[in-house]
Amino acid sequence: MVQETHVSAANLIFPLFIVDGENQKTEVASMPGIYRYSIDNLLREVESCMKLGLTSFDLFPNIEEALKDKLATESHREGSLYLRAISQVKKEFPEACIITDVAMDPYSSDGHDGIVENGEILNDETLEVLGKMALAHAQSGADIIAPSDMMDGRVGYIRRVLDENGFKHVSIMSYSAKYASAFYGPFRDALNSAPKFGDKKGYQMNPANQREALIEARLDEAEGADFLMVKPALPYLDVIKLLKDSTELPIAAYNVSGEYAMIKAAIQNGWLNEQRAITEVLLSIRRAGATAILTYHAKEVLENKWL
Ligand SMILES: NCC(=O)CCC(=O)O
Ligand SMILES: [Mg+2]
Repeated sequence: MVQETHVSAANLIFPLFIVDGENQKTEVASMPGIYRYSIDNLLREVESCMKLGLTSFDLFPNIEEALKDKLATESHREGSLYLRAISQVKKEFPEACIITDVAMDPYSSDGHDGIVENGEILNDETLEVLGKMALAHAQSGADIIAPSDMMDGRVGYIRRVLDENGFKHVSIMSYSAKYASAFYGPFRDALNSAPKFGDKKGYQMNPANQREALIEARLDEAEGADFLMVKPALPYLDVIKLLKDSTELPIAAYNVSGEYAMIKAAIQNGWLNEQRAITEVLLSIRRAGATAILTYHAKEVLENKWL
């Protein structure tokens, strides 16, 4: 009766990794229990999640090195793995909510989220690529576009491209406060998408900064974002709370790969109680103010009836 916070299936978004081929299901070494699926197996995985009441998915592609280039052209090529995955999932499960990732890094031969020239990221030139990518996702059936690149001005640019092409109903979940974090390591293993040089500090946020998140959030809101995201989640619960208190937009939080790996490693060593640790993590993110949680724990908490 007096419990203030709850987590339910409706709050959860399950990130899923996609790989080319048939009948593929390969575990990510640093993320026990998380797999890369070929499209046929992806459909079966989505089906088993839907049966558990888990209906929102964020898709990420593992792209062969040979298909990567400086302009990430594979990111908007008709017939690409990612676009086929979106349209096949939507065709078989129209009631699923498909969130798509907009950023160049999985397709970039530089492993960066933007176009690189002489070791620098070209912010404004990158927007054009992001616009093409977002449009291709919407045309394939995406419900929510999630730009994770952190280029300045991309929310407004993508909103304009979507509106001009008849996709006014497609929402934008903006990675507003995405920190240059050590906790993305296992995700980059999953996608083989680590930067080939340097780091992402030129466009992602400094972990030391809290107030700057407000600037990022206000810009994204003014540019037309429908959700604001904070990423990672656990080391930034203060930022989730801050944004929650300063906007009426729904707040999403990404409980990232490194947070998942940390918990799983401790559980495998018998150092933490699995059910208690995982539910406490999710509850803390909800308590801080996130309405949506992107988490690799989404399926297991429902399968095991831990919520
Ligand atoms: N756009 C997604 C990421 O950059 C990383 C997520 C994670 O580490 O789980
Ligand atoms: Mg920004």
